[in-house]
Amino acid sequence: MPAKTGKEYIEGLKKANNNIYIHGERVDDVTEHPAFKNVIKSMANLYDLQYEKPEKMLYTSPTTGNKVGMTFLQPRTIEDLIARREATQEWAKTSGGMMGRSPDYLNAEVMAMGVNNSLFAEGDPRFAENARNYYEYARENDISLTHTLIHPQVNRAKMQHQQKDANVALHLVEERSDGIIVDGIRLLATQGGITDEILVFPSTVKKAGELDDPYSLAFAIPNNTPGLKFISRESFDYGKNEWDHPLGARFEEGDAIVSFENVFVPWERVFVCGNSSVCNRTFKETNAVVHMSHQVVAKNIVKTEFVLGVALSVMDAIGIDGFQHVQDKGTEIMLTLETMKSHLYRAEHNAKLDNSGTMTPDFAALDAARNWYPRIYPRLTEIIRILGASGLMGIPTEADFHHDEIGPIIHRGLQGKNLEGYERVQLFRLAWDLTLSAFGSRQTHYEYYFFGDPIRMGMTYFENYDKEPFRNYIQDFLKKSSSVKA
Ligand SMILES: Cc1cc2nc3c(=O)[nH]c(=O)nc-3n(C[C@H](O)[C@H](O)[C@H](O)COP(=O)(O)OP(=O)(O)OC[C@H]3O[C@@H](n4cnc5c(N)ncnc54)[C@H](O)[C@@H]3O)c2cc1C
Repeated sequence: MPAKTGKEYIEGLKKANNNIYIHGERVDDVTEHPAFKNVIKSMANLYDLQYEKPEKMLYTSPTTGNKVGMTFLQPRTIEDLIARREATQEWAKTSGGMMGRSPDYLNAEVMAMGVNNSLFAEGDPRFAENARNYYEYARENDISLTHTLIHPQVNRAKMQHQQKDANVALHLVEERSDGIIVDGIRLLATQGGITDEILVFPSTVKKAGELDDPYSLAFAIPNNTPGLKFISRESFDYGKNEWDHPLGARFEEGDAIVSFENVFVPWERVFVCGNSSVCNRTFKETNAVVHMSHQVVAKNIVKTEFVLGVALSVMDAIGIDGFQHVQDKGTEIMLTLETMKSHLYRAEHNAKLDNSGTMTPDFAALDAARNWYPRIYPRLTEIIRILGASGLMGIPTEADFHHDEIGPIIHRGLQGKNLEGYERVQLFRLAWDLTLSAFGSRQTHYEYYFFGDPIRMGMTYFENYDKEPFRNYIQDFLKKSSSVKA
């Protein structure tokens, strides 16, 4: 099957009738439900874009000859890497990078694990084959994916097997001749239920020991598998129009708790079964972390461009762009953008072929970027808040502007340097939705925790960094200093 259209994506969701719960109810038709229908439309637009820009968004499948999604491409050259990244950025531009789980993120994971599958054979030779087949299946059917990595937040001071109720977290119940039975809870599936399938994988950051083998699983199943439930948090799409909520009314992806009640997973969909050692090495040894980071850095460049555009527009709107500290804050965003672009350039231009013949970006550059962006993104949104000040609260709705009595008052009263009130408030509502609304606050939280807990990621980064050359440099420098004794 060639790449999906938006219509096919929506029809697929209708037919699947995934088990989704929100606001105390089971969702009948997710594509019509107010909490999901707008983001589903935005996802559909992404799929349609594949056909609006086929030269950028599609390529010829090596197995079927069909036109499939570029974001599934196994890159073999630097040009391939760049082409795949440009497709990511094309998608990201449609939302200003606000759709963190556009399909390209997990397409990169599935591709990397599919082509670098030998690690999975340590558990069972079939598992390596499964990973390869799953990549082809996902690519040829343009499967949309959600994923879940994290055990429930019960007691983080203990391992899973030490928890007071050790069966809360997703665990292996039984191995059968045809597959496995799993049961328990996983967190936190962004776009849970509004995609075709779910990937269950281990966390990169939270390593497990052998006693946690029953929790060490990796598999992929359709989201309508019996026993699978998505329990979504309350929606931040309040059903307002796009003028009032320019981001929340379009790109609210939702986050869901995933419940598995004695769910059957056929063997052909299992990649890791009760093996903490393989789980701990999965992202690194398959290079999935590298290809996913490449997608993330590319997406975050677009996101930073969007933030910069909003900041500059706010400055212009209220005539603050001449003030020194305001310019300096603009510079902070510009430096972030340029630094991210440099990381990306280095990652792509220092890329090398791995053992599977996949052109693999330079991870040192991407690792620095993925550790740094979660720390800097909260500052970027803080800058918008500082610049916008009361303007981020003086934001009547579009309906207020159309009111006979108050419309003319606010149109005049809320004018900007060169903007009428209506235009200025539209801009400031965007700045508010980017930073302060429930949607905007979640974006900041999302970026902070994107790849895991930044504190523990930072500790790992420090541990793995090759520090010796720098210590030696200083030792040599000190040795060469002249002594007063001499
Ligand atoms: C908006 C949003 C969307 C998300 N979407 C997804 C998704 O689609 N799929 C998915 O799988 N996950 C998703 N996540 C989960 C994300 O991967 C985790 O939030 C992240 O890995 C951190 O884990 P945690 O939330 O369990 O935090 P915890 O590990 O519970 O940490 C909580 C706090 O305790 C501290 N802490 C805990 N343990 C230790 C320790 N051992 N040493 C030192 N400090 C510690 C942490 O530093 C942190 O401050 C999402 C999270 C958010 C916020």
